[in-house]
Amino acid sequence: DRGSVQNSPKLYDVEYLMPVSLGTPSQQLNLDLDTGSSDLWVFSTLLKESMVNGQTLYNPNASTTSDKMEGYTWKITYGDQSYSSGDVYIDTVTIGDLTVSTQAVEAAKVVSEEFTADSDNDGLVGLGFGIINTVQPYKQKTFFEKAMPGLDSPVFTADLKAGAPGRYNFGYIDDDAYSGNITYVPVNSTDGFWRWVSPGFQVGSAGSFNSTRIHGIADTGTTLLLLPDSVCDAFYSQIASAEYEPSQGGYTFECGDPTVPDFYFGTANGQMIRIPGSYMSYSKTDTGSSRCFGGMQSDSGVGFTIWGDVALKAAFVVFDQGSEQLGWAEK
Ligand SMILES: C[C@H](Cc1ccc(C(C)(C)C)cc1)[C@H](NN)c1nnnn1Cc1ccc2c(c1)OCO2
Repeated sequence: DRGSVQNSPKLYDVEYLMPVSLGTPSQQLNLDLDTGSSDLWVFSTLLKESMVNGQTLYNPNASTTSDKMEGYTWKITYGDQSYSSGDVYIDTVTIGDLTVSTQAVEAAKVVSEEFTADSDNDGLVGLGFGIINTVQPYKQKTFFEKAMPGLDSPVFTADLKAGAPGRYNFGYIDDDAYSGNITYVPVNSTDGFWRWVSPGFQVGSAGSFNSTRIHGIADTGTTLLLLPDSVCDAFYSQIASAEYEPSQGGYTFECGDPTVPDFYFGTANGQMIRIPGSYMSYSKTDTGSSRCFGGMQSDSGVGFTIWGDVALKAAFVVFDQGSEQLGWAEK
């Protein structure tokens, strides 16, 4: 079996949403595939109206195939301190023609203001490893873990694009979606993330390669590229107008600055993935401002590096849960 679904970026590529069908008859919601968490949760009719602001709500009572998991609850807090919680139902879930008939669907009863404010986002599909699923008393498998046994191959791929729709594929690798070879690196899933080690980085096509091992996670659910301070300093020191602005919470530079270099990160066997300098102008700091917030920021608040969308959209990425590897290719 296999599946394929289009993902669509929101403004500034802040997140990528995909259509997901839940229940019978099917209810379609737009969800955020997040390889950095492992709960599939949705806005639902269980929420107080004050917490809903345009989102599409999953109504378990309108689904003939939903079964409430009595006594089961979930509660998740994300690294940015946003949170959500609620009850758990078993129901059928389809993503890109791939159906899991008995998926744990976590129906929100409470969401934090950040989720309420994001009216396009109807919830998250966590495709990290199931050991960090938050359902109590017994954690639940992710959509991919439930689908995996029936797939042609135990992989899913992420093809995120800058300012354009891309695709998530399940169960197969589309050889037309990338160029060159896919280079695989080992993943350590102990803490539930797609955690891997980059051998180093290079700033600019003429720069030297810095052999410094960078431990981090591949996270489709994080917008930016969060790297060690030493790497950020090496990058932003090459941009004439760049400075660290505590009031903005990070590095900024003049939006049109022509000196913004490309950034390369190593994967394995000498392969490097090139992130175009244009991806590093994340967004204008304030309306009317000429300064842009950098797409690369420090990981000091997180404790480990996060290869978020700014990095992932420069590559074709294979999440191989069968052999616990990440595959990287240019495109
Ligand atoms: C932030 C997203 C999860 C999310 C996505 C979207 C949203 C909104 C819709 C409301 C916009 C909120 C939350 C990320 N997903 N793996 C995540 N989930 N848990 N940690 N991270 C990454 C991290 C992001 C920012 C940090 C951080 C760690 O530590 C300190 O600052």
